[in-house]
Amino acid sequence: MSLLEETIAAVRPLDESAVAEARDRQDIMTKPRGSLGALEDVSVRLAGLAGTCPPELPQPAAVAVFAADHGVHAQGVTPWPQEVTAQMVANFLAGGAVVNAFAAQFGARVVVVDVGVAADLKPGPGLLSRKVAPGTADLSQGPAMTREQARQVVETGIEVARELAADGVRCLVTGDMGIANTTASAALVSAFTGRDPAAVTGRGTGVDDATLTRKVEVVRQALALHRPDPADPLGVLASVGGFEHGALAGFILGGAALRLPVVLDGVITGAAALVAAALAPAAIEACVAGHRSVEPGHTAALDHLGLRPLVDLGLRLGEGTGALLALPLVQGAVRALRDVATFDSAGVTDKDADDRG
Ligand SMILES: O=C(O)c1ccc[n+]([C@@H]2O[C@H](COP(=O)([O-])O)[C@@H](O)[C@H]2O)c1
Ligand SMILES: Cc1cc2nc[nH]c2cc1C
Repeated sequence: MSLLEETIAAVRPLDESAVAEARDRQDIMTKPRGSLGALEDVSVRLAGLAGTCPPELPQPAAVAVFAADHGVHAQGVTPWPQEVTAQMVANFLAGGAVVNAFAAQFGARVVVVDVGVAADLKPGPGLLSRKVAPGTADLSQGPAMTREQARQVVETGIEVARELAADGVRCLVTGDMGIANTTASAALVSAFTGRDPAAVTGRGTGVDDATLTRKVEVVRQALALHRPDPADPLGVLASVGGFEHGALAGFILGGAALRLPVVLDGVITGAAALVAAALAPAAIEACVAGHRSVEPGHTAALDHLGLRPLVDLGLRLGEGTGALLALPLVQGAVRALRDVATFDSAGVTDKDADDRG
């Protein structure tokens, strides 16, 4: 069996008894029932994922920033030159980007993975060199990558999840860097959700009205050309995806197979999560949506996946920044489930004690 098939076979639903135990415990903790809102659901999900209540704390965490370039850049879908992808990778490695600041604040390690940056990158600490090709082909003119490359890059993402887990990481955080990747993201979201390109294509780094119009047309043209079949997830990825999307899909599958929580970032990860869900639907049960990005395609992807974002601050940066902001929320949710006293143990009167029997 290939690494991909083996990983898909290892992805299983949440453990129902640990889920029930966590829900029951939330109801006897010294707080009004339901008062931790979405954080109760996060703690229950992580208990079900671990198969035990309480689950281990999701730490240490590592953010994997998957970087790649995009042939569709040639269509004028972004005002930023392609070399910014490689320049920002250098910035991540030097510790100078927002992802580095947030990772330092929240105690996460940063790993940068080159899965398809157009320029040659100097190997160095913190960089995993896993280039599949120097950028995808232009998805509006033909397939972005071959089916073999799609499989290879998904398996690369699985391997990165495995390597981090073997290194003691207990919470995976997704990140991306790739000029023009919001165009490929919109195409993936449209292909998997069936929504119109105009409804899921956004301004990315902040494009003007004329560029947004062109971007929507490029996505529409690509979907008309490829007619991607959502029942063939590797085919969809190969026709309109990016290498970072494929690696992120694999990273999610790899985390789910290892039963490690995966905190998701913005629209690029959201589009990748649609690929992962199409390959193994239960993989989404290992995921927590860290935030909601401004990109309309992100909300479409989250709705399709049934995920509720924890943070909604109007971010549209990528790099893993939105997911990192949610990391202390995820960790706090589990710590509360683990450490908070019960009405009985703390001698606090529970107004509903009689109802529970
Ligand atoms: O995370 C998001 O939702 C997000 C939204 C808009 C832009 N980005 C980042 O901006 C870059 C892509 O933007 P663009 O306009 O070149 O397609 C890429 O490096 C992404 O990480 C990221
Ligand atoms: C400067 C810059 C930083 C980024 N980080 C993620 N995407 C980005 C895009 C640009 C343009």
